[in-house]
Amino acid sequence: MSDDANPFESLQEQIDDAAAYLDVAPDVINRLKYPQRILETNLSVEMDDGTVDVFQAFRSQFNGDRGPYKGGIRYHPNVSRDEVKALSGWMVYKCAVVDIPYGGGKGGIVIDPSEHSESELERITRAFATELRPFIGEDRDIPAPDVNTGQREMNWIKDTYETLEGTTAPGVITGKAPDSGGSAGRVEATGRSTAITAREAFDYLDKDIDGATVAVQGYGNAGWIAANLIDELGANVVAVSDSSGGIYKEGGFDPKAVKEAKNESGSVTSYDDYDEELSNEELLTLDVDLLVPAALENAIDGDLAQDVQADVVVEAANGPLTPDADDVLTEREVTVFPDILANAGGVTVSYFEWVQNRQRFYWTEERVNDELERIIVDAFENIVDAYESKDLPNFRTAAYVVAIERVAKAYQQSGNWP
Ligand SMILES: NC(=O)C1=CN([C@@H]2O[C@H](COP(=O)(O)OP(=O)(O)OC[C@H]3O[C@@H](n4cnc5c(N)ncnc54)[C@H](OP(=O)(O)O)[C@@H]3O)[C@@H](O)[C@H]2O)C=CC1
Ligand SMILES: O=C(O)CCC(=O)C(=O)O
Repeated sequence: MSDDANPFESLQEQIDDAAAYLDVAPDVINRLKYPQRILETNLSVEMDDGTVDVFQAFRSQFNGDRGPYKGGIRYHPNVSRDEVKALSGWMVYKCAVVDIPYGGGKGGIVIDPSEHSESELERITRAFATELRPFIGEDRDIPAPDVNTGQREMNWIKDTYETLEGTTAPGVITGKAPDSGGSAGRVEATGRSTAITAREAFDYLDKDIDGATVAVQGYGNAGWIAANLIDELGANVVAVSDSSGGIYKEGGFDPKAVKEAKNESGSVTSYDDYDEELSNEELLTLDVDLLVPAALENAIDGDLAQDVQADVVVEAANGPLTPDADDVLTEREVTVFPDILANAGGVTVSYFEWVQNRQRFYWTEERVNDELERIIVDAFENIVDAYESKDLPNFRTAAYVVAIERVAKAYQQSGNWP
């Protein structure tokens, strides 16, 4: 894994690549490359042993032209100001690609959650929610889960916000547990849109997903659900990994059995029915029909991209390919379907959750999945149309062309056109 590329610079390069094909004023493009504001805070929190630790935390509000800022909160030791800026920018274009009425935001705490007890994590999360309170709100900025956060943290943030505000406001955050105002289908949504994108991609490329071999890097919320739903499409998940390494089985894994083993012991590598152990680099360069990076940014850089043998890459993670890797894979005719489409199911069902919270009227899982299917298939078709009609180099640029046009139009209509 390369850590050389600065994700914020990668985002700006992706915007510039698309701008070359757009009739949008350079001043507007320039505006769309920078966050509108960033909260940086240091959380002083009492640990279980009575000492006080300090945790750096961020929330970036990148662009609100199309609606409230929207995006997850990540807990990871490598969280940084530039990473959060990039992730918040990717949210802007993701929400525009699926045409939901949000801008983009993202937050994070520099922390290794595995080093903390649940009660420490609760105090840290509530301290962050207290700092976030003036910046977030149902119509202002709506956080959600990301790496190492989930329903538990979202419930704590909702409770802290509502307590401080003295009201109920379930739509201030999404990804909550269903009993606390969460939506059916939100846990599965990111993996579901990844699987829908893979299915549409194979169909578009005249390839058969039934029997296709698949490698999945990362076996958390996005990765394991994607693996499971792609397996349900008839594909053969032959390799999976997490931060401890990977495993390969020629005949294919049962994704649920691997997940059960990981739940029990912490890693996919504890699953005992495999042919070979693999490093993450080996997994990313396997000769498979479909590669699904579902871990972190910069998993594949320009050098590693030379060795990628997959025919199709569908990005469940945000930013898993550096711009150099993109160039190499475009040149080598490996087809990449980008993060801002493939993992957009998460924020789309977050949008459904927010709509349900505002209406106090809850949908069935079937309705959630049907609406998600429609939105992702429409977005896929819009991107393919742009790719073909404008003769674009790849589907990432096509996705940004579609998205930037929409954000620029909202800005223009707000009356601020330069
Ligand atoms: N959750 C969501 O709704 C959405 C998530 N995403 C993106 O999907 C990606 C994954 O997020 P999510 O699944 O939620 O996070 P999780 O925390 O649930 O899972 C992350 C997974 O990545 C693995 N991982 C971490 N570092 C590495 C590494 N160096 N090599 C291999 N695997 C690694 C983790 O391993 P281990 O289990 O060992 O820690 C874990 O299995 C991120 O890019 C995120 O931004 C995008 C849209 C929505
Ligand atoms: O559900 C959301 O609002 C955002 C999820 C997210 O952080 C992402 O799509 O990267």
